[in-house]
Amino acid sequence: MISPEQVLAALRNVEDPDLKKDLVTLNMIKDLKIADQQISFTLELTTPACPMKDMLKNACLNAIKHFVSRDAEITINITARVTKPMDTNQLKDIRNIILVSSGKGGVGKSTVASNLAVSLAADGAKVGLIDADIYGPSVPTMFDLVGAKPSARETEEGRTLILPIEKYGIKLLSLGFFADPDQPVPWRGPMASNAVKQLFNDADWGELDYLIVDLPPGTGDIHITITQGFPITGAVIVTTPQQVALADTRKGLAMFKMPGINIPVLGVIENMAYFTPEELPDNKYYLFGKDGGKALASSFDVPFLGEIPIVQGISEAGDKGEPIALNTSNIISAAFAQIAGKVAQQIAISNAQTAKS
Ligand SMILES: Nc1ncnc2c1ncn2[C@@H]1O[C@H](COP(=O)(O)OP(=O)(O)OP(=O)(O)O)[C@@H](O)[C@H]1O
Repeated sequence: MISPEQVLAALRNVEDPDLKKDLVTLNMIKDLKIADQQISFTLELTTPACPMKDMLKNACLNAIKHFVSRDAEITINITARVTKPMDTNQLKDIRNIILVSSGKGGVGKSTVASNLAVSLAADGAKVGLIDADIYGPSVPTMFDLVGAKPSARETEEGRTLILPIEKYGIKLLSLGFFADPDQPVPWRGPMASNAVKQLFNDADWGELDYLIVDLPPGTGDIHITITQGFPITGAVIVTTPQQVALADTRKGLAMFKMPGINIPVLGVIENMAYFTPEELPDNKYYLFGKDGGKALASSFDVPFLGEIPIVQGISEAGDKGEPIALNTSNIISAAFAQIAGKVAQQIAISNAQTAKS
């Protein structure tokens, strides 16, 4: 007769390589049931986008076969419960707020933010996206929602809440939904800061695993408003390989590390890293130099999350209002999915570290 203690003892040999503890200690094994040689349990991961899902499942199977019984019939259900960096009453139903930031404009920050949102949602996470780019909100275009206006609802306490617009399984709010698209710089100074705060505080987000925030480029008032005003899990930095972009990215990255701000940098993504013709994906032309983003990440001792090439389909998909990651048969979509997995992984690591400190 196999006992639960035997199975748990076997699973104590399986370590989560990121969190550096075994799965039993991490409380990831749930609903263990045993009937003769049949063993079933749920493996509760820290994110549905976990890149190590299969590896951990196989390690569990092997550990039970090795330490308990070769003949056991093992069923493992995989679920996820996304962790939070801290328990606060502020925005308590939003588990993680992730800032997507860039030193310079036009490097593809909104493209990356939108495709990350799509990839995380495709893995089964509950995702929201705030477009806080006061200079040129692009989420309405990228999600084919130009001219859309969110509705509102009244709470029992008499508060009015904005209802995010849901598209492709993502809850969306953009400053662009509240401005005239033909106005050149619709939001300025305190008005912009107040509008951005409202997108967080006065919206009916419901429960979210990840709220991704597309920031304006550079370091300005909006950055201060958001970093000081809300419990932020971490920031993802987008750069391109050109020296001018990398120089500005350094400043952007340094801002998050400043003592008064001190937001974990989850990593650097290099967009437009190389040119590749869609019909010849193995041909890579590093037009603006190679590995600049990687070198930048290593000089700040933050993770490098991956590179995205310049591909015509990315901008075409964005302009059409259907982020390229929606088309899962595409290799670019696979690249975004891989980066999204790494972002989710870094969030879990960062949250585990915050919980410890
Ligand atoms: N990897 C890529 N390959 C091809 N085109 C891209 C790629 N990344 C972004 N683009 C295109 O480059 C343009 C700028 O991208 P995007 O709007 O995402 O940049 P941004 O950094 O958010 O800009 P802004 O500073 O205006 O907010 C868009 O037309 C987008 O479709």
